Amino acid sequence: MSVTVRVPAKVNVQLAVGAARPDGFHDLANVFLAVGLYDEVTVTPAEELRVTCEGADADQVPLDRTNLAARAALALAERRGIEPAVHIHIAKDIPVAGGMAGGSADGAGALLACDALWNAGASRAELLAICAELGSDVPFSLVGGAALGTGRGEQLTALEVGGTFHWVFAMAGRGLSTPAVFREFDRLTAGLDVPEPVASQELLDALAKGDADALAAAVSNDLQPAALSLFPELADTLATGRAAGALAALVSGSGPTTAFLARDARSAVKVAEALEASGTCRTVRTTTAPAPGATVLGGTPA
Ligand SMILES: C[C@@](CO)(OP(=O)(O)O)[C@H](O)COP(=O)(O)OP(=O)(O)OC[C@H]1O[C@@H](n2ccc(N)nc2=O)[C@H](O)[C@@H]1O
Ligand SMILES: Nc1ncnc2c1ncn2[C@@H]1O[C@H](COP(=O)(O)OP(=O)(O)O)[C@@H](O)[C@H]1O
Repeated sequence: MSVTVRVPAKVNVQLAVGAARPDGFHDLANVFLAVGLYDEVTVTPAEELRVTCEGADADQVPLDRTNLAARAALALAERRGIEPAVHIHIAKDIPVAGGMAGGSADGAGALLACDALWNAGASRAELLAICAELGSDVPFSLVGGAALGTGRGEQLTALEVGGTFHWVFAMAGRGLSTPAVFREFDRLTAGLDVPEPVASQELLDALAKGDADALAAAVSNDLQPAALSLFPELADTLATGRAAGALAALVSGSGPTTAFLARDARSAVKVAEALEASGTCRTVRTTTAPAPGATVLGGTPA
């Protein structure tokens, strides 16, 4: 018997970042939107814990116990006092170290899949608590849709989304480390008064109405200057998408993936073609949002 779970990537339509806390994390007002790029995580009983990965970025994914999917399986097994004897296979379509929460998606996916495989019967609240221990972004990968994340991003409030948004994503030739981008944020804001992070009401209203123009006017990412400081070439990618008619162009989370909001599917294709022709990025994907959270696709019998 095996169980497969499909989990979406995310873009942060607002990422307001406060000053560094004593524990090194930053308080956030993090408006997550799940987008239609997915990893699939399959778990199958095995002699011992083992992780494999396929996909264009597979060589950048750790296959030891630091993999977030392995950590999720270990966390659930420990709570239930059972052996984590499982083969976790990740079919990876979300870029690695791209600011789209691919590792978090695999953590949430493995957790949900192991819960089903082992008949562990974890409640939604227990699953969310384990997700929050694994990483700030992991709870959102479980729930999907759109949500406001406060605290370090792990305390979620679901948000209403009143329509479909068209997005184009440009993947960069290399990754960016999330801690390094937060450190650069600290360096760039040293000596400045960093305000408390607050969600923008205009942005929440735009999401609720499904209004792409209003959403484009309201998107913001406080980590973007830090990501651009570490990866200046991203400015060319952003300019290319804007010139091709994107309503908004921003760095996704800590980057370096860049995200472009388009008015409709036709405009998204035009933006994607311009990005592909520009040579300013590695690959380009078009998709829509919101996408559902981690979903069990089904299993195969023993
Ligand atoms: C920036 C965001 C935006 O959604 O995502 P990515 O762009 O990386 O996908 C997240 O805050 C990333 O969340 P996640 O990748 O789960 O981070 P974690 O494993 O919890 O933390 C990794 C490191 O990032 C920094 N960190 C993370 C979250 C936070 N609120 N403050 C921080 O300072 C800390 O240096 C921490 O040690
Ligand atoms: N299942 C996983 N998939 C991808 N990366 C993982 C995974 N588990 C751990 N990692 C580590 O997490 C780092 C961040 O990866 P990822 O979650 O893809 O990016 P981001 O935090 O920018 O959204 C990677 O460089 C890798 O070392």
